[in-house]
Amino acid sequence: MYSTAFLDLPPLRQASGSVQLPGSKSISNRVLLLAALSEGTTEVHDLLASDDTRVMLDALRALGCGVHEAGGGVACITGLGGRRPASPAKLFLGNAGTAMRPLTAALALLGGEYELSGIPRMHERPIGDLVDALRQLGCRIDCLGSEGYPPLRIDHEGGLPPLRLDAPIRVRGDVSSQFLTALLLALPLVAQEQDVVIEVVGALISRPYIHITLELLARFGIAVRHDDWQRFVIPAGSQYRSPGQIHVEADASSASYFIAAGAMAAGLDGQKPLKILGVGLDSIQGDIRFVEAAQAMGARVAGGPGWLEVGRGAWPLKAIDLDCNHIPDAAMTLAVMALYADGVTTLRNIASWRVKETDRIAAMACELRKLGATVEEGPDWLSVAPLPRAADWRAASIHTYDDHRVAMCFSLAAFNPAGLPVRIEDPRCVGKTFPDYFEALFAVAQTPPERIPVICIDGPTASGKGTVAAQVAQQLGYHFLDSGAMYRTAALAAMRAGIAIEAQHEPRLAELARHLPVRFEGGRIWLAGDDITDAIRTEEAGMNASRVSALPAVRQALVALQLGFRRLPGLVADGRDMGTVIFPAAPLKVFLTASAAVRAERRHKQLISKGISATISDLRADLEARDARDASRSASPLKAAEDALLLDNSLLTIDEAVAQVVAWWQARQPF
Ligand SMILES: O=C(O)C1=C[C@@H](OP(=O)(O)O)[C@@H](O)[C@H](O)C1
Ligand SMILES: C=C(OP(=O)(O)O)C(=O)O
Repeated sequence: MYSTAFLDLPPLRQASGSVQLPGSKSISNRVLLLAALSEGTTEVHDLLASDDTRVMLDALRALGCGVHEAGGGVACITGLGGRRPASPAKLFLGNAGTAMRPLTAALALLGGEYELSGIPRMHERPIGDLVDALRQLGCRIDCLGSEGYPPLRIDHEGGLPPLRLDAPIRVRGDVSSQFLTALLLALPLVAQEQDVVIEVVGALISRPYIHITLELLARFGIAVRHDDWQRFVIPAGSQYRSPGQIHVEADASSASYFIAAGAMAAGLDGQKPLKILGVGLDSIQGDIRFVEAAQAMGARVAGGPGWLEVGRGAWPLKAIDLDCNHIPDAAMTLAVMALYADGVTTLRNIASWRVKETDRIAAMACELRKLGATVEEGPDWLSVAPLPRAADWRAASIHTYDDHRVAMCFSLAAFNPAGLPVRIEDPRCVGKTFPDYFEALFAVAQTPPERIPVICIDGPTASGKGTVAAQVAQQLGYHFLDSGAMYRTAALAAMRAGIAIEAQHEPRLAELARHLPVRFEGGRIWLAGDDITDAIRTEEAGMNASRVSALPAVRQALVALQLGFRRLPGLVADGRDMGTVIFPAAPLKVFLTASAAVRAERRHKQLISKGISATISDLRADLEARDARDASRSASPLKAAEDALLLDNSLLTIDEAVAQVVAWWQARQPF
């Protein structure tokens, strides 16, 4: 997951390969609650791990359910099975509608004393229709802030009050279907003696989500009947029965970003279509019907149980005019696809967008306009006119409003024909439903290497370049290459593979170097699964490194390996010849220096902290001698690239040096 302040997406060209999607949020949280209300243990497979499921799991724990996260996407939930939940309890539910609404109903029907709250936006998301329905029944619920909104207090300290179950429970369905879902999931708790009837007042929006609710209730032994989605009957004698094991299918709304990417950029030049795994045409999720919308726009889609394959069909895409009430979440993706269409696309019947993670109609309109599109909006519709020419596209910094879907769907603007990058602010917000969204995108998106930014930080020994480069990489969410460590790592790998570092083994050593599984992560260096940070810093490793680097075929292989670090979304490379030899066309090159006195002092501190004794004056003499040797040697002498910016950090803290490099980088961005 990217937790950077922003994430810059380079212009993308194609999409290919396959992507395995994480579990459905809607299914995960329903299954967790149903398991919590059942007797015995339910083993949930492929559960979504995200902010929304985290708050649900934490709430269930606080309520006294057994929650065992077994790893590998498996959670074992031991339900209450008729026991009263732990009370009093304060539950923090973030911004998860699928936790707040159903838990409100369930706890109101279980008895006890609870406070349910969330992030500030959750306190602006309506829940009044559900609270009204529960109050009708006799439940005591107070809104602690504004009437009709969380935070809520359920006050059944003295036990459940007598409930009025003989009359139908009326609930409005035109603001959110989650109110009806909440009642459907919870009312079987009190349907022992008689049928419980729910009547929907007014139109029911987002109806396919009720289908998911009914499907999952059925798997937990509760067969709800309904008349045309207006009147629902929970039969007397209903009892939650755990299926023992249950599998969560992948999220169909999350699939929409990849279906769109496929429709725009997959299957070109004879390549295979993009494969999407975990959700297929047999899905119980309504958002699978996004496939039909994408097809209407020209996408070629094939699919079966648990998989989809998508490629570009019509290009430009075809504009559509669509009632999107049945796919409220995935429809946001259509608004960005509209940028690539042949006319004005209008999305209708989407009033609920205004009360979700943010006012999504306003947010989409504002951000699409930043890209250059002409957008009109109404109370419950949005229309987007594409950009007439590639030159009309603008590079934009997309504000994401703490809305995962805004972040995810605007990543698709990086496929723009103008070759412009797109900045996504606060990329961490995707954690609500798809924490590794950008990693998944980068795994299937392709672009020519020269479009992937590289920042080179070269400099003499002990100038602090490794530390600065690693932190710049971290701030930008870029990959990091410590090229100096490459030779040491190659030598270590050779030793471990039992290959002597001798000219006669040069081809084998080069082969090994070419496929060296080295990674730089969290300030450590990894060789496959081994942390080799310290192992490559020994005297012996240094000597072996110098022997291995004398072999031309190994050097060549390592150049290829270093070039291979230029991966989406970008790279920060430190060393001695990054800007001069390896990435001569890098868009930012920094030559980082510090006075010999300062460098000697830093090295001294480093050694002392490792328990190695040394004197500053000896270290300084060594450094100066090495500088002179490095600068004067004929083969790639250490020197700044002509277009490098010089940064003397003798008097700077690490943070200041990092801030300077990031400031130079920012100054070169079009945002
Ligand atoms: O029941 C559900 O799982 C959901 C219902 C929909 O909300 P509304 O019914 O409020 O439209 C949807 O937007 C949300 O992401 C999940
Ligand atoms: C509306 C959404 O979330 P929630 O489940 O919080 O309503 C969403 O995921 O787009």
